[in-house]
Amino acid sequence: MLPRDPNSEKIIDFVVNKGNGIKGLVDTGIETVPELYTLPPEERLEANTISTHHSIPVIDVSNWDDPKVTESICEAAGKWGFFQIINHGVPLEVLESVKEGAHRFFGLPNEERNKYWVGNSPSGTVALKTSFAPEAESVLEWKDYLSFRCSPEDLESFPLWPPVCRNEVVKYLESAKPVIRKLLEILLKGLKVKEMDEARKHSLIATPTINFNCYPRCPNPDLTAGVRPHSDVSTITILLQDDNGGLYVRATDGNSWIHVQPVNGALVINMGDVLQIVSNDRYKSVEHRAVANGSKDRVSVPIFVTPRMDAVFGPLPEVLENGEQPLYKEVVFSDYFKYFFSKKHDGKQTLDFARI
Ligand SMILES: O=C(O)CCC(=O)C(=O)O
Ligand SMILES: [Fe+2]
Repeated sequence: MLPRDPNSEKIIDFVVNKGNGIKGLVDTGIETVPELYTLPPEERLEANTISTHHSIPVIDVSNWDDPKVTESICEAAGKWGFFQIINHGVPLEVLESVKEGAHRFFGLPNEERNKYWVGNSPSGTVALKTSFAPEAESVLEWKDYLSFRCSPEDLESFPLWPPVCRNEVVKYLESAKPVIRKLLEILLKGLKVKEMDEARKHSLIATPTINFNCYPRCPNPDLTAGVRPHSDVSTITILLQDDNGGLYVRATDGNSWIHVQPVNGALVINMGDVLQIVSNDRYKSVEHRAVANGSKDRVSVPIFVTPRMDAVFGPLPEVLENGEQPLYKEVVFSDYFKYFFSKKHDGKQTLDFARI
């Protein structure tokens, strides 16, 4: 643990060690941002770095197989690393219910939420945590999250998941699965990967994890990080955000940030590090960050689609067929994942773990 002043130590004890989370701290009625959550000025999101003339594409996928649709998806994946999809087939009521489920969970009394705190939780497949890597961060992120591991064998522990939201999670997972498969299929086709057997394809998306992110109302969001700039370690991430906004994506100029405007019924899709690696940089896993809201709790529900922990991945042989040099070595996903969580969010630096 990093050395901290006595007040920060007290907050760490309440928020992290006692498992009340930042939500528990906000519910005590704090009216200023504690030092433990105050970013140094150079890490804050400055208004003059927010791009006003770019937005990430919104793609209507009502006809997935239309070549214009598949082209737009692959182009956005290579240029922005992010896009939104509408008319994707996940019913609006499923999206609304899962967000309501997240609000219901975080609206529970502290002692009820605490039953799922990492270490207390009745199952290893569900865990409530705070910030990102509190032991490695001198300033914490203004966020708690409840994480559900959702591979088929994990669903056996469904009876141990929080009753206020477990049905909603499973329903959302089931409705999102065809979207995940379709996206991967299109993205692999865009790499001109022929003849990839189902088992290899499936291995890239074998383990979905659904998170309920909660960014409680913050007295001064400009001083804090909801989530610091980072890229995801997933193959792809499917993110449902609410209508508060607050998600920013690094623009292609590398300096400014693009706000991802909430679109009713849309899902935000982003490429993760695994896809950047297997595509040998054709697709970009782009940095993004999130900011809390000054008046309301913000929730978002990402599905991180990842390989299995024991899977080995590297640039696909099909991508290197024409003599292209691999930019990354092969790594075991569990090693990559452990490295990601061993440090604070630090932009795209996790990729260096695999870079040649
Ligand atoms: O809450 C958001 O909009 C983004 C969250 C995110 O980037 C993450 O959980 O990895
Ligand atoms: Fe992320």
